[in-house]
Amino acid sequence: MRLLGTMKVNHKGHLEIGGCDTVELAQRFGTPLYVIDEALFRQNCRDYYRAFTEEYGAEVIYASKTLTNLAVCTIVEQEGLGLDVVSGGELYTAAMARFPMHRVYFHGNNKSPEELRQALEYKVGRIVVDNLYELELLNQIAGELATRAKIIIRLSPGVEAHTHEYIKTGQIDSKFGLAIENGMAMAAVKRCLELNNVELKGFHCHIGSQIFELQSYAHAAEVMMDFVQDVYLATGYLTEELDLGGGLGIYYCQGDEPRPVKEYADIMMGALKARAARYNLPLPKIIVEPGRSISGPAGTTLYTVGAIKDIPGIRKYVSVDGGMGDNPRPALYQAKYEACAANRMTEANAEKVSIAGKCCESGDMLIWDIELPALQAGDILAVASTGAYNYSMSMNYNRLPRPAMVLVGGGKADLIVRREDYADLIRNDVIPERLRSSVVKLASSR
Ligand SMILES: Cc1ncc(COP(=O)(O)O)c(C=O)c1O
Ligand SMILES: N[C@@H](CCCC[NH3+])C(=O)O
Repeated sequence: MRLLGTMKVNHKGHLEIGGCDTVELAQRFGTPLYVIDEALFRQNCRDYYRAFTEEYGAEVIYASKTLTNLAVCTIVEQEGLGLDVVSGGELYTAAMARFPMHRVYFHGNNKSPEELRQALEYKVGRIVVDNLYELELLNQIAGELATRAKIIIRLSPGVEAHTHEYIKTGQIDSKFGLAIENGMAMAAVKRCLELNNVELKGFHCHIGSQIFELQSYAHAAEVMMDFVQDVYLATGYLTEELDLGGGLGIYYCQGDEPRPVKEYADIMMGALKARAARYNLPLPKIIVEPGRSISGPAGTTLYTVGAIKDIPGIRKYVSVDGGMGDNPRPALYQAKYEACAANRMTEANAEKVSIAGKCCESGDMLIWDIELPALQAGDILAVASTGAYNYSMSMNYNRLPRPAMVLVGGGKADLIVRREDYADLIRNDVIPERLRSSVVKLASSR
């Protein structure tokens, strides 16, 4: 497994993150356990801030869908980034963390009237309008609240990114945004300019996630600047802001070659500047929305090994105490991960095994065919690069409680998300009175 951020092997031969022995973390906090490397998370924020904000005056907003909670919002705020939220729940989390609302962008392809009202009442910086229905609804709600919503419109630029089908978003045939190609985007701009309670600030696009091909970004940037020019010629409206989404790929396993943030910034900004110069237009303020490339590499999940089943000549299954409940990505996208035996870091690999989760699903496999030292029940397995889209996509399937999360740095570990317990699992369950009495009746009639 590639050691990321502050990971190292300590004198006991254990994996250490943020100066904390992961075997001790597992004993102290239990497993499964999400471990967040604070220094790496902050470093990733700073790389973006330097490459985009300091270098080009662009705004960086962290995509909170990848990983959010009160502590994470606090760190993002301290690092000077804004926040991308896609639901009332993510917005509420930001508000409870006292995140400055003017730095919040509210996305989503089906925001409810209540969510739009909530966003306007919180006075979020921008609402990213996804479709014509939302535009009319927002105009109406803003009118009722006697305010004017500052919006950017989400466009689909028709750029195909090389990534998994389920995480592509920029193509015409997508549930997100209004296509430039078929005229829907231009129609929306014209409608916006007629409405009294929305103020159009600019446009947004996002081509997909886990992307390594930086030319896709340059291409999307050019398509967006072409649209800025078309809008200017057709309506006289001069775009103030362009939000070009997130999506930079990270290292999960061999073959993944993440590109430096600076290179991404330079290529994208170069393409934007060239197009602006060609059209003799001022460059709009640029916004980017990285998520995975900030939170992903900063997270590691610790598991305890349990049952081991060797099917001679076929496969050795090593089961751990978590799985698709805390990391649904392998089951959903055939995502690949690397792992190591956190308590046997100096031992050589001895066998090829497959890591199984504990859910009642044959597809609940975390890693197929990985070389590891000979594992035994009680060993601690660490799976790397689980910071993004793991906790945020976790679930209680089979009534497994969600794991705890700790923030590690400088030899200290702090709990930032408490482990769910069984009481949490039935907290929302209700037995209607009617059932209570029928239980009694059935019992007494036997
Ligand atoms: C609109 C939007 N912005 C930002 C992101 C964050 O992308 P990533 O986590 O790949 O950087 C996503 C997710 O793909 C998204 O849909
Ligand atoms: N959840 C996806 C990414 C979704 C992108 C959100 N627009 C993943 O884990 O890769």
